[in-house]
Amino acid sequence: MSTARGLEGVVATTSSVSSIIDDVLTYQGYNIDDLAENASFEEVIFLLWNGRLPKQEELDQLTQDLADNMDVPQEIFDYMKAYPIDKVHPMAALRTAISQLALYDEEADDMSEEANKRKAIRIQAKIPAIVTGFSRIREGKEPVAPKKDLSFAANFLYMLKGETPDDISVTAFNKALVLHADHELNASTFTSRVCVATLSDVYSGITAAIGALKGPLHGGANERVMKMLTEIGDVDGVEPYLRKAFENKEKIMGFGHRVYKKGDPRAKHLREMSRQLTEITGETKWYEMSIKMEEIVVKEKGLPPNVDFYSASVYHSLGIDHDLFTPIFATSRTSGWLAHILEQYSDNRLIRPRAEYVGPEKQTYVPINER
Ligand SMILES: CC(=O)SCCNC(=O)CCNC(=O)[C@H](O)C(C)(C)COP(=O)(O)OP(=O)(O)OC[C@H]1O[C@@H](n2cnc3c(N)ncnc32)[C@H](O)[C@@H]1OP(=O)(O)O
Ligand SMILES: O=C([O-])CC(=O)C(=O)O
Repeated sequence: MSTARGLEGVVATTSSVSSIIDDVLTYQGYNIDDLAENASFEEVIFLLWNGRLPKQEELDQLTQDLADNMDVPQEIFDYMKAYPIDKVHPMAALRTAISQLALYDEEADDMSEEANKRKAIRIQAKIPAIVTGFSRIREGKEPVAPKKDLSFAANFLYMLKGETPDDISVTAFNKALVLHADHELNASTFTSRVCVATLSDVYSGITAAIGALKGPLHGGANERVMKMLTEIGDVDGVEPYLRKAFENKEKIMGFGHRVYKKGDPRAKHLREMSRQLTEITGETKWYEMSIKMEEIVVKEKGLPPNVDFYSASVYHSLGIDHDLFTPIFATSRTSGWLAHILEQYSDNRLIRPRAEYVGPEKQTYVPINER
Protein backbone atom coordinates (compact mmCIF):
# COMPACT_ATOMS: atom_id res chain seq x y z
CA MET A 1 0.00 0.00 0.00
CA SER A 2 1.26 3.50 -0.74
CA THR A 3 0.12 6.60 1.13
CA ALA A 4 -0.15 10.20 -0.02
CA ARG A 5 0.11 12.40 3.07
CA GLY A 6 -3.02 14.55 3.26
CA LEU A 7 -4.15 12.78 0.06
CA GLU A 8 -2.02 15.25 -1.92
CA GLY A 9 -2.42 14.70 -5.65
CA VAL A 10 -4.93 11.87 -5.17
CA VAL A 11 -7.85 12.01 -7.62
CA ALA A 12 -10.73 10.80 -5.43
CA THR A 13 -13.74 11.32 -7.70
CA THR A 14 -14.91 12.64 -11.02
CA SER A 15 -16.95 15.84 -10.95
CA SER A 16 -18.41 18.27 -13.44
CA VAL A 17 -19.08 21.06 -10.94
CA SER A 18 -15.78 22.95 -11.05
CA SER A 19 -12.22 22.42 -12.21
CA ILE A 20 -8.72 23.66 -11.48
CA ILE A 21 -6.52 23.00 -14.48
CA ASP A 22 -3.13 24.74 -14.86
CA ASP A 23 -4.11 27.16 -12.10
CA VAL A 24 -7.29 28.19 -13.97
CA LEU A 25 -10.53 27.84 -12.01
CA THR A 26 -13.79 27.21 -13.84
CA TYR A 27 -17.35 26.54 -12.67
CA GLN A 28 -18.95 24.13 -15.17
CA GLY A 29 -16.37 25.28 -17.72
CA TYR A 30 -16.88 29.04 -17.17
CA ASN A 31 -13.70 30.86 -16.19
CA ILE A 32 -13.96 32.42 -12.74
CA ASP A 33 -12.61 35.73 -14.11
CA ASP A 34 -15.59 35.99 -16.45
CA LEU A 35 -18.08 35.04 -13.75
CA ALA A 36 -16.56 37.43 -11.19
CA GLU A 37 -16.95 40.35 -13.58
CA ASN A 38 -20.40 39.52 -14.92
CA ALA A 39 -22.48 37.05 -12.93
CA SER A 40 -24.89 37.46 -10.05
CA PHE A 41 -24.54 34.94 -7.22
CA GLU A 42 -28.03 33.63 -8.10
CA GLU A 43 -26.84 32.86 -11.65
CA VAL A 44 -23.85 31.01 -10.20
CA ILE A 45 -26.11 28.93 -7.94
CA PHE A 46 -28.16 27.95 -11.01
CA LEU A 47 -25.00 27.18 -12.97
CA LEU A 48 -23.53 24.96 -10.25
CA TRP A 49 -26.76 23.04 -9.73
CA ASN A 50 -27.84 22.69 -13.36
CA GLY A 51 -24.61 22.70 -15.35
CA ARG A 52 -25.57 25.69 -17.50
CA LEU A 53 -26.34 29.37 -17.19
CA PRO A 54 -30.04 30.16 -16.66
CA LYS A 55 -32.35 31.85 -19.14
CA GLN A 56 -34.08 34.95 -17.70
CA GLU A 57 -37.27 33.09 -16.72
CA GLU A 58 -35.24 30.32 -15.06
CA LEU A 59 -33.29 32.89 -13.08
CA ASP A 60 -36.54 34.60 -12.09
CA GLN A 61 -37.92 31.25 -10.92
CA LEU A 62 -34.82 30.47 -8.82
CA THR A 63 -34.90 33.97 -7.33
CA GLN A 64 -38.56 33.47 -6.46
CA ASP A 65 -37.91 30.02 -4.96
CA LEU A 66 -35.12 31.44 -2.81
CA ALA A 67 -37.35 34.34 -1.70
CA ASP A 68 -40.17 31.93 -0.81
CA ASN A 69 -37.83 29.91 1.42
CA MET A 70 -35.78 32.59 3.20
CA ASP A 71 -37.65 32.65 6.49
CA VAL A 72 -36.13 30.63 9.30
CA PRO A 73 -38.28 28.84 11.92
CA GLN A 74 -38.55 31.09 15.00
CA GLU A 75 -37.37 28.14 17.12
CA ILE A 76 -33.88 28.47 15.58
CA PHE A 77 -33.64 32.06 16.84
CA ASP A 78 -35.14 31.11 20.20
CA TYR A 79 -32.40 28.49 20.65
CA MET A 80 -29.75 31.06 19.70
CA LYS A 81 -31.06 33.36 22.40
CA ALA A 82 -30.43 30.52 24.88
CA TYR A 83 -26.80 29.96 23.72
CA PRO A 84 -23.98 31.24 25.98
CA ILE A 85 -23.95 33.91 23.29
CA ASP A 86 -20.78 35.83 24.14
CA LYS A 87 -18.72 32.61 24.04
CA VAL A 88 -20.15 31.11 20.84
CA HIS A 89 -18.26 31.46 17.58
CA PRO A 90 -20.64 32.21 14.68
CA MET A 91 -19.33 29.16 12.79
CA ALA A 92 -20.33 26.96 15.72
CA ALA A 93 -23.72 28.68 15.80
CA LEU A 94 -24.15 28.14 12.05
CA ARG A 95 -23.12 24.47 12.32
CA THR A 96 -25.66 23.95 15.09
CA ALA A 97 -28.44 25.91 13.38
CA ILE A 98 -28.13 24.00 10.09
CA SER A 99 -28.32 20.75 12.00
CA GLN A 100 -31.36 22.05 13.92
CA LEU A 101 -32.99 23.19 10.69
CA ALA A 102 -33.29 19.53 9.67
CA LEU A 103 -35.58 18.98 12.67
CA TYR A 104 -38.11 21.39 11.17
CA ASP A 105 -37.94 19.99 7.62
CA GLU A 106 -40.48 17.23 7.10
CA GLU A 107 -38.55 16.10 4.03
CA ALA A 108 -35.19 15.91 5.84
CA ASP A 109 -34.91 12.14 5.32
CA ASP A 110 -36.74 11.94 1.99
CA MET A 111 -33.95 10.83 -0.32
CA SER A 112 -35.81 11.33 -3.62
CA GLU A 113 -34.05 13.55 -6.16
CA GLU A 114 -36.92 16.07 -6.13
CA ALA A 115 -36.94 16.33 -2.33
CA ASN A 116 -33.15 16.74 -2.26
CA LYS A 117 -33.41 19.61 -4.77
CA ARG A 118 -36.11 21.26 -2.67
CA LYS A 119 -33.91 20.96 0.41
CA ALA A 120 -31.01 22.50 -1.51
CA ILE A 121 -33.16 25.59 -2.19
CA ARG A 122 -34.32 25.77 1.43
CA ILE A 123 -30.83 25.51 2.90
CA GLN A 124 -29.32 28.03 0.47
CA ALA A 125 -32.21 30.43 1.02
CA LYS A 126 -32.08 30.27 4.83
CA ILE A 127 -28.35 30.55 5.45
CA PRO A 128 -28.25 34.39 5.22
CA ALA A 129 -31.04 34.74 7.80
CA ILE A 130 -29.23 32.32 10.13
CA VAL A 131 -25.82 34.02 9.90
CA THR A 132 -27.21 37.55 10.16
CA GLY A 133 -29.83 36.55 12.75
CA PHE A 134 -27.11 35.20 15.05
CA SER A 135 -25.12 38.40 14.61
CA ARG A 136 -28.15 40.53 15.54
CA ILE A 137 -29.10 38.36 18.51
CA ARG A 138 -25.63 38.59 20.05
CA GLU A 139 -25.86 42.38 19.70
CA GLY A 140 -29.04 42.22 21.75
CA LYS A 141 -31.23 42.99 18.73
CA GLU A 142 -33.96 41.07 16.94
CA PRO A 143 -33.15 39.39 13.58
CA VAL A 144 -34.17 41.49 10.57
CA ALA A 145 -36.73 39.79 8.32
CA PRO A 146 -35.49 39.29 4.74
CA LYS A 147 -36.54 41.83 2.10
CA LYS A 148 -37.58 39.47 -0.62
CA ASP A 149 -37.21 41.84 -3.56
CA LEU A 150 -33.49 42.38 -2.89
CA SER A 151 -30.75 40.32 -4.52
CA PHE A 152 -29.09 37.56 -2.45
CA ALA A 153 -26.05 39.79 -1.80
CA ALA A 154 -28.08 42.92 -0.97
CA ASN A 155 -30.44 40.99 1.27
CA PHE A 156 -27.57 39.52 3.30
CA LEU A 157 -26.13 42.99 3.97
CA TYR A 158 -29.61 44.37 4.66
CA MET A 159 -30.38 41.69 7.25
CA LEU A 160 -26.94 42.13 8.84
CA LYS A 161 -27.17 45.89 9.30
CA GLY A 162 -30.90 46.57 9.21
CA GLU A 163 -30.51 49.16 6.46
CA THR A 164 -30.54 49.00 2.66
CA PRO A 165 -26.91 48.69 1.51
CA ASP A 166 -25.31 50.98 -1.09
CA ASP A 167 -24.64 49.73 -4.63
CA ILE A 168 -20.86 49.59 -4.23
CA SER A 169 -21.13 47.32 -1.19
CA VAL A 170 -23.66 45.07 -2.93
CA THR A 171 -21.50 44.74 -6.06
CA ALA A 172 -18.43 43.90 -3.97
CA PHE A 173 -20.29 41.43 -1.78
CA ASN A 174 -21.88 39.73 -4.79
CA LYS A 175 -18.44 39.34 -6.36
CA ALA A 176 -17.06 37.84 -3.14
CA LEU A 177 -19.94 35.33 -3.09
CA VAL A 178 -19.30 34.39 -6.74
CA LEU A 179 -15.57 33.91 -6.06
CA HIS A 180 -16.13 31.61 -3.06
CA ALA A 181 -18.96 29.47 -4.46
CA ASP A 182 -17.08 26.34 -5.42
CA HIS A 183 -13.57 24.93 -5.56
CA GLU A 184 -13.27 21.37 -6.79
CA LEU A 185 -12.48 18.85 -4.06
CA ASN A 186 -11.41 21.17 -1.23
CA ALA A 187 -11.51 19.75 2.31
CA SER A 188 -15.06 20.85 3.20
CA THR A 189 -16.53 19.72 -0.13
CA PHE A 190 -14.78 16.37 0.20
CA THR A 191 -16.18 16.12 3.74
CA SER A 192 -19.70 16.73 2.47
CA ARG A 193 -19.30 14.07 -0.22
CA VAL A 194 -17.89 11.50 2.21
CA CYS A 195 -20.82 12.17 4.55
CA VAL A 196 -23.60 11.83 1.98
CA ALA A 197 -21.92 8.87 0.25
CA THR A 198 -23.15 6.82 3.22
CA LEU A 199 -26.60 7.90 1.95
CA SER A 200 -26.95 10.22 4.90
CA ASP A 201 -29.15 13.30 4.34
CA VAL A 202 -28.37 16.71 2.82
CA TYR A 203 -28.44 18.53 6.19
CA SER A 204 -25.82 16.13 7.57
CA GLY A 205 -23.63 16.78 4.53
CA ILE A 206 -23.81 20.57 4.96
CA THR A 207 -23.32 20.38 8.74
CA ALA A 208 -20.22 18.24 8.25
CA ALA A 209 -18.89 20.63 5.60
CA ILE A 210 -19.34 23.65 7.87
CA GLY A 211 -17.31 21.83 10.51
CA ALA A 212 -14.48 21.28 8.03
CA LEU A 213 -14.56 24.85 6.66
CA LYS A 214 -14.25 26.28 10.19
CA GLY A 215 -10.60 25.23 10.61
CA PRO A 216 -7.80 27.81 10.15
CA LEU A 217 -6.07 25.78 7.43
CA HIS A 218 -9.24 26.17 5.34
CA GLY A 219 -12.03 28.79 5.51
CA GLY A 220 -11.14 29.84 9.05
CA ALA A 221 -8.01 31.53 7.67
CA ASN A 222 -9.85 34.70 6.56
CA GLU A 223 -10.72 35.70 10.14
CA ARG A 224 -7.11 34.95 11.20
CA VAL A 225 -5.78 37.20 8.42
CA MET A 226 -7.66 40.16 9.86
CA LYS A 227 -6.46 39.27 13.37
CA MET A 228 -2.89 39.24 12.06
CA LEU A 229 -3.28 42.59 10.22
CA THR A 230 -4.81 44.13 13.35
CA GLU A 231 -1.93 42.86 15.49
CA ILE A 232 0.65 44.20 13.04
CA GLY A 233 -1.07 47.58 13.14
CA ASP A 234 0.63 49.48 10.30
CA VAL A 235 2.85 49.09 7.24
CA ASP A 236 6.05 49.54 9.26
CA GLY A 237 5.04 46.57 11.41
CA VAL A 238 4.81 44.14 8.47
CA GLU A 239 8.49 43.34 7.96
CA PRO A 240 9.38 42.75 11.66
CA TYR A 241 6.23 40.65 12.09
CA LEU A 242 7.09 38.46 9.12
CA ARG A 243 10.78 38.11 10.10
CA LYS A 244 9.72 36.82 13.51
CA ALA A 245 7.07 34.52 12.05
CA PHE A 246 9.57 33.06 9.55
CA GLU A 247 12.09 32.53 12.34
CA ASN A 248 9.49 30.72 14.46
CA LYS A 249 8.35 28.71 11.39
CA GLU A 250 4.80 29.98 11.84
CA LYS A 251 2.27 29.64 9.07
CA ILE A 252 1.26 32.99 7.60
CA MET A 253 -2.51 32.96 7.31
CA GLY A 254 -3.89 33.56 3.82
CA PHE A 255 -0.78 32.28 2.01
CA GLY A 256 -0.06 28.97 0.31
CA HIS A 257 -2.38 26.44 -1.25
CA ARG A 258 -2.48 22.70 -1.77
CA VAL A 259 -3.28 22.98 -5.47
CA TYR A 260 -2.21 26.43 -6.70
CA LYS A 261 1.53 26.81 -6.71
CA LYS A 262 1.77 29.85 -9.00
CA GLY A 263 -1.16 31.73 -7.52
CA ASP A 264 -4.86 31.63 -6.71
CA PRO A 265 -6.83 33.21 -9.59
CA ARG A 266 -9.41 34.58 -7.15
CA ALA A 267 -6.85 36.63 -5.21
CA LYS A 268 -6.36 39.31 -7.90
CA HIS A 269 -10.08 40.15 -7.87
CA LEU A 270 -10.11 40.44 -4.09
CA ARG A 271 -6.87 42.46 -4.13
CA GLU A 272 -8.45 45.01 -6.47
CA MET A 273 -11.65 45.07 -4.39
CA SER A 274 -9.56 45.65 -1.28
CA ARG A 275 -7.79 48.57 -3.00
CA GLN A 276 -11.06 50.18 -4.07
CA LEU A 277 -12.97 49.62 -0.84
CA THR A 278 -10.18 50.77 1.48
CA GLU A 279 -9.91 53.95 -0.61
CA ILE A 280 -13.62 54.54 -0.07
CA THR A 281 -13.43 53.95 3.68
CA GLY A 282 -10.21 55.97 3.95
CA GLU A 283 -8.53 53.05 5.75
CA THR A 284 -6.00 52.35 2.99
CA LYS A 285 -3.56 50.93 5.54
CA TRP A 286 -5.20 47.50 5.37
CA TYR A 287 -4.57 47.33 1.64
CA GLU A 288 -1.06 48.77 1.93
CA MET A 289 -0.15 46.30 4.68
CA SER A 290 -1.56 43.43 2.65
CA ILE A 291 0.41 44.43 -0.45
CA LYS A 292 3.60 44.66 1.57
CA MET A 293 2.95 41.24 3.13
CA GLU A 294 2.36 39.73 -0.29
CA GLU A 295 5.62 41.22 -1.61
CA ILE A 296 7.69 39.80 1.23
CA VAL A 297 6.01 36.37 1.53
CA VAL A 298 6.23 35.79 -2.23
CA LYS A 299 9.90 36.90 -2.34
CA GLU A 300 11.07 35.06 0.76
CA LYS A 301 8.89 31.94 0.75
CA GLY A 302 7.57 31.72 -2.80
CA LEU A 303 4.02 31.49 -1.40
CA PRO A 304 1.30 33.53 -3.16
CA PRO A 305 -1.84 34.71 -1.35
CA ASN A 306 -4.94 32.52 -1.46
CA VAL A 307 -8.63 33.50 -1.56
CA ASP A 308 -8.67 34.13 2.20
CA PHE A 309 -5.97 36.82 2.24
CA TYR A 310 -7.55 39.85 0.53
CA SER A 311 -11.10 38.81 1.40
CA ALA A 312 -10.24 39.83 4.98
CA SER A 313 -9.69 43.52 4.18
CA VAL A 314 -12.64 43.43 1.75
CA TYR A 315 -15.10 42.24 4.42
CA HIS A 316 -13.57 44.54 7.03
CA SER A 317 -14.09 47.50 4.66
CA LEU A 318 -17.74 46.48 4.29
CA GLY A 319 -18.05 46.96 8.05
CA ILE A 320 -18.48 43.26 8.81
CA ASP A 321 -17.42 41.73 12.16
CA HIS A 322 -14.28 39.67 11.73
CA ASP A 323 -15.73 36.45 13.12
CA LEU A 324 -18.46 36.56 10.45
CA PHE A 325 -15.92 36.26 7.62
CA THR A 326 -15.93 32.44 7.66
CA PRO A 327 -19.74 32.15 7.96
CA ILE A 328 -19.92 34.37 4.86
CA PHE A 329 -17.55 31.99 3.10
CA ALA A 330 -19.93 29.17 4.19
CA THR A 331 -22.96 31.11 2.89
CA SER A 332 -21.41 31.17 -0.56
CA ARG A 333 -19.78 27.72 -0.49
CA THR A 334 -23.09 26.10 0.47
CA SER A 335 -24.02 26.47 -3.21
CA GLY A 336 -20.98 24.39 -4.18
CA TRP A 337 -21.45 21.86 -1.37
CA LEU A 338 -25.04 21.34 -2.49
CA ALA A 339 -23.99 20.88 -6.12
CA HIS A 340 -21.45 18.25 -5.05
CA ILE A 341 -23.92 16.53 -2.72
CA LEU A 342 -26.49 16.26 -5.54
CA GLU A 343 -23.77 15.02 -7.88
CA GLN A 344 -22.66 12.44 -5.31
CA TYR A 345 -26.21 11.11 -4.87
CA SER A 346 -26.66 10.87 -8.64
CA ASP A 347 -23.92 8.25 -8.98
CA ASN A 348 -23.15 7.15 -5.45
CA ARG A 349 -20.61 4.75 -4.09
CA LEU A 350 -19.51 4.64 -0.46
CA ILE A 351 -16.22 6.54 0.03
CA ARG A 352 -14.00 4.36 2.13
CA PRO A 353 -10.25 4.46 1.57
CA ARG A 354 -7.68 2.42 3.48
CA ALA A 355 -5.10 3.27 6.14
CA GLU A 356 -1.63 1.80 6.25
CA TYR A 357 -1.30 0.32 9.72
CA VAL A 358 1.80 1.53 11.59
CA GLY A 359 0.81 0.61 15.17
CA PRO A 360 2.11 -2.22 17.39
CA GLU A 361 1.50 -5.82 16.40
CA LYS A 362 0.90 -9.19 18.04
CA GLN A 363 -0.06 -7.72 21.43
CA THR A 364 -1.41 -9.99 24.17
CA TYR A 365 -4.29 -8.80 26.30
CA VAL A 366 -3.23 -8.18 29.94
CA PRO A 367 -5.94 -8.14 32.63
CA ILE A 368 -6.35 -4.67 34.17
CA ASN A 369 -5.00 -5.60 37.62
CA GLU A 370 -1.79 -6.97 36.05
CA ARG A 371 -0.94 -3.85 33.96
C1 LIG B 1 -10.01 28.58 1.22
C2 LIG B 1 -8.81 27.89 1.63
O1 LIG B 1 -8.90 26.89 2.28
S1 LIG B 1 -7.34 28.53 1.11
C3 LIG B 1 -6.17 28.04 2.38
C4 LIG B 1 -6.44 28.79 3.64
N1 LIG B 1 -5.46 28.47 4.67
C5 LIG B 1 -4.47 29.29 4.99
O2 LIG B 1 -4.32 30.37 4.46
C6 LIG B 1 -3.57 28.81 6.10
C7 LIG B 1 -2.10 29.00 5.75
N2 LIG B 1 -1.70 28.09 4.69
C8 LIG B 1 -1.41 26.79 4.95
O3 LIG B 1 -1.42 26.32 6.10
C9 LIG B 1 -1.04 25.88 3.78
O4 LIG B 1 -0.46 26.62 2.74
C10 LIG B 1 -2.25 25.09 3.26
C11 LIG B 1 -2.88 24.32 4.41
C12 LIG B 1 -3.26 26.01 2.64
C13 LIG B 1 -1.77 24.10 2.20
O5 LIG B 1 -0.97 23.23 2.86
P1 LIG B 1 -0.14 22.02 2.24
O6 LIG B 1 -0.43 21.80 0.82
O7 LIG B 1 -0.35 20.87 3.15
O8 LIG B 1 1.30 22.54 2.35
P2 LIG B 1 2.21 22.33 3.60
O9 LIG B 1 1.57 22.80 4.84
O10 LIG B 1 2.72 20.91 3.59
O11 LIG B 1 3.36 23.33 3.25
C14 LIG B 1 4.47 23.04 2.37
C15 LIG B 1 5.63 23.91 2.84
O12 LIG B 1 5.28 25.28 2.69
C16 LIG B 1 5.21 25.93 3.96
N3 LIG B 1 4.02 26.75 4.02
C17 LIG B 1 2.82 26.50 3.42
N4 LIG B 1 1.96 27.47 3.70
C18 LIG B 1 2.61 28.34 4.48
C19 LIG B 1 2.24 29.55 5.07
N5 LIG B 1 1.00 30.04 4.93
N6 LIG B 1 3.15 30.21 5.81
C20 LIG B 1 4.40 29.71 5.96
N7 LIG B 1 4.81 28.56 5.41
C21 LIG B 1 3.92 27.89 4.68
C22 LIG B 1 5.13 24.81 4.99
O13 LIG B 1 5.62 25.19 6.22
C23 LIG B 1 5.93 23.74 4.33
O14 LIG B 1 7.28 24.03 4.51
P3 LIG B 1 8.38 22.86 4.75
O15 LIG B 1 8.31 22.03 3.50
O16 LIG B 1 9.64 23.60 4.94
O17 LIG B 1 7.90 22.11 5.94
O1 LIG C 1 -9.26 24.13 -2.56
C1 LIG C 1 -8.80 24.23 -1.41
O2 LIG C 1 -8.01 23.39 -0.92
C2 LIG C 1 -9.12 25.38 -0.57
C3 LIG C 1 -9.73 26.52 -1.31
O3 LIG C 1 -9.05 27.32 -1.90
C4 LIG C 1 -11.18 26.64 -1.31
O4 LIG C 1 -11.87 25.77 -0.76
O5 LIG C 1 -11.68 27.62 -1.87
